[in-house]
Amino acid sequence: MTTTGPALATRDLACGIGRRTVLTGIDLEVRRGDVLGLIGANGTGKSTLLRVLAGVRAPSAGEVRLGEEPLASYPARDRARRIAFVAQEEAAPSDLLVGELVALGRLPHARSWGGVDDTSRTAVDEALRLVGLEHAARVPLDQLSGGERRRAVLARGLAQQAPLLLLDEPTNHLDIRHQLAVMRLVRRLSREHGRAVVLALHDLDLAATFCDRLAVLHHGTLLACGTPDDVLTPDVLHDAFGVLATRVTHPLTGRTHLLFSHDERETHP
Ligand SMILES: Nc1ncnc2c1ncn2[C@@H]1O[C@H](COP(=O)(O)OP(=O)(O)OP(=O)(O)O)[C@@H](O)[C@H]1O
Repeated sequence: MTTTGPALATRDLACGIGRRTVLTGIDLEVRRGDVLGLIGANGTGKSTLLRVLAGVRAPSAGEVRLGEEPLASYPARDRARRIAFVAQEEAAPSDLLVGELVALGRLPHARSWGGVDDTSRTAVDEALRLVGLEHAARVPLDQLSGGERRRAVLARGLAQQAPLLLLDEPTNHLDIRHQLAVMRLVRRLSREHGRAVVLALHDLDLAATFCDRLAVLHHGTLLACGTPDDVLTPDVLHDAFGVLATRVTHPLTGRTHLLFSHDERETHP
């Protein structure tokens, strides 16, 4: 991956599932040290886009480039060293221990199918520490709460130590303290470790606070892309979500926050 060009870029990307076109005309790029948030209503294609960016689903048109090369040209193992993808819901055997799950993130780095080396052990311990599960390495996954499980899956992605992180709703199931902790962690990974991060979020306040740029998806197309201030306007939010938004300034921090009310002209509940 080059240090100057985008870490990841798409050009006129489209994706169809069955006979349905789910994404069209997506042009995006994310650079090292950048956090790009994907926002949009349910079913607008955020998860599908992340899956295409991760190489899990093939585009039906256009291209994803990882660094200088087309994503499709990377062998799977090479891609897994460069991209850590944490999906929205991940199934794992319930008797798997948390530490074992997180160690799966080291597979792309393994030289053989033998034991775990010191580098991997350190990466697993560090990832567990970063999500606050350092004491849970030997706990079976089925003994975790939904939020703890989510953090364990995130730790698996962090243990991969890939320069590009793709996270599908990483704050889902988390209490507010852990939501903020995960978002701070994401920002620290981008700022201090130069990771490029693309993540889907439903919480627009978190998106505004922690993302450098936001891409708004609407019916599978890019409705807007830019800084949170540029993108989170009442017009865009109305078009994207069918709600009325008011921007207010936090009395202590001076940051802009959003208040929402339902647009009575919308017909659905
Ligand atoms: N495997 C699939 N088979 C058929 N349709 C699918 C499949 N996966 C996604 N879709 C459809 O593609 C569209 C986009 O789905 P996607 O999950 O990408 O949206 P999303 O923006 O992530 O939604 P949400 O906010 O609800 O998670 C939806 O209409 C969905 O029904």
